[in-house]
Amino acid sequence: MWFALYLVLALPLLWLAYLELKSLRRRRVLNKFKGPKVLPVVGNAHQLGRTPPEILGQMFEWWYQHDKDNFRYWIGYYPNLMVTRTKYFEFILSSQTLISKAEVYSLMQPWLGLGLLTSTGSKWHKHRKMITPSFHFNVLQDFHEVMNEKSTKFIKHLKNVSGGGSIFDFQEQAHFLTLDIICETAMGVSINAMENQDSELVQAFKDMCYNIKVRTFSSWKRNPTLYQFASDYPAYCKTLKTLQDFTHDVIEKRLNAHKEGTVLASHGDEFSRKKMVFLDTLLSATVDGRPLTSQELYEEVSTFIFAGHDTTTSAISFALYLVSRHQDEQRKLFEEQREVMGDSGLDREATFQEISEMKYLDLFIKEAQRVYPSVPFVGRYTEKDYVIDGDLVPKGTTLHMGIFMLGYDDRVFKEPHKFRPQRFEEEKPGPFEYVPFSAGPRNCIGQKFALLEIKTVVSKIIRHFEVLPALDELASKDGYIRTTLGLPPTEKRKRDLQQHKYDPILLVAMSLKSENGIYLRLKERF
Ligand code: HEM
Repeated sequence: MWFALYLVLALPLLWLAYLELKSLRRRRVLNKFKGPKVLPVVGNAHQLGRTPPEILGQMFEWWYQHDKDNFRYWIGYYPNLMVTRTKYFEFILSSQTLISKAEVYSLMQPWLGLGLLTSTGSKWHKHRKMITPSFHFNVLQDFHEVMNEKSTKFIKHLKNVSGGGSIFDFQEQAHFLTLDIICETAMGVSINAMENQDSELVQAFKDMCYNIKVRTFSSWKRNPTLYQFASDYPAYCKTLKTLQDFTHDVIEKRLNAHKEGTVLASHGDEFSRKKMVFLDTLLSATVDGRPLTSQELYEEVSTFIFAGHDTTTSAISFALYLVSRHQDEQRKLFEEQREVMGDSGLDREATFQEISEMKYLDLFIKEAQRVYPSVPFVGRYTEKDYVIDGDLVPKGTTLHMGIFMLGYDDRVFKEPHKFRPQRFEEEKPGPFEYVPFSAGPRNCIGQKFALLEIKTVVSKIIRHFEVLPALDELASKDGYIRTTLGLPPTEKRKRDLQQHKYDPILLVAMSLKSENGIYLRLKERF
């Protein structure tokens, strides 16, 4: 009896001793890196902050305190290295072997399976090669028609939402638009999210993105076994099933249409487009000389949908936010629209060629991605020891590539809090100093698609509306943004007290979001 009691009491201690011993070498090696003081058992978990915006603020503070260099921190026994040194970016992003993703990506696996974003090793290599032609120039032109068609609808939708100059949450509306674009281009189906905002399917996409955000920041909900006991678990399963059923159903119908040879013909309302969609290229592709299995098709289509709409929602929303706050920039953008489209062509759809002629818009989006990168961090996991820039990085370390910090590094970008698109014309950053779409073999496969979509939507909105801040007094008078990340910590705290309720509160849950929405006003130009 006593023995059993001692054993029960001793087990947790033995377990901790085992973890301590196991991480001894990693601790010794990683202690050579700068970083906050580490406590036994918890590591630095107690310093991280309680809310997602607080965690982001803490990461920037540590970065500032450690000479804007890499720094390490521990979450319990899990070692993390925040990577902000360019040499590290170069090594990691160029590596053909350091391609395994951080543990947080596994939160997406029940939905996305092992698609291009989450897979590794030979599966990733083969699928990457197979999917690359899906973003060929000709295919993009087809996709552009969809982008134009949906953004024309979006303009009408915005006229209703913003009627009478009312203040509204643009981020919420942008999500419906990007969903419509991605479902049509990925699968050839119109889900009409803009009109059916409350439908089960549209709600399921929204809920799944929200679920990923919540679980990213909850140490116990991140664990798949423990999560089964959470009160929101049944709702999560229902959401997951809605998304899985929808995608499987579309794939099956498209597969049958392919077999019958009717897919490229006008065919009822579901497959009414004559254009090739992403799913069509997958259906005619092979891996190891065989067609893709239905699970593989599911994984890649779902990945395309997730990666292709969550990111562009962020990019379009923050771009429009910046347009609203920087009226001088808006004037330059509008002037360019008049030059490229002609005064009488402001309300027509821009061609592929015309979008490529909008040079100032290109600079503007580049600068928007510097200050508000849609994917602020990219996570990798070391499956073995690596020597990077002369430092030993031990096996089992999670690497967070701080794309966000790069944009606020004043050694590369002078006056980083000043929003100045021309800077990209005057001085080009080095190849690993500015990487919003990542770089190297695992870079964003959808980069061209994304830029085309963002430009098509932003160009159309500024031609139809004068974009205004939620309140006139919030317009920037000196070109500086109101975001305080990257400022010296004492100054940041002082400025944070002056934040307005309509200033975005930033958080990162895979992509960059504003916790309190992105509020602005629109005034119709004609
Ligand atoms: C502003 C928009 C976007 C940004 C900033 C962005 C950025 C990124 C970044 C940084 C990565 C690397 C992620 C990592 O290594 O973990 C990535 C990967 C990826 N992106 Fe994007 N992305 C955007 C839009 C898109 C779109 C529209 C699509 C599809 C239509 C897409 C599909 C993908 C896929 C499939 C991967 C995984 C590639 C691989 O691992 O081989 N992205 N993206």
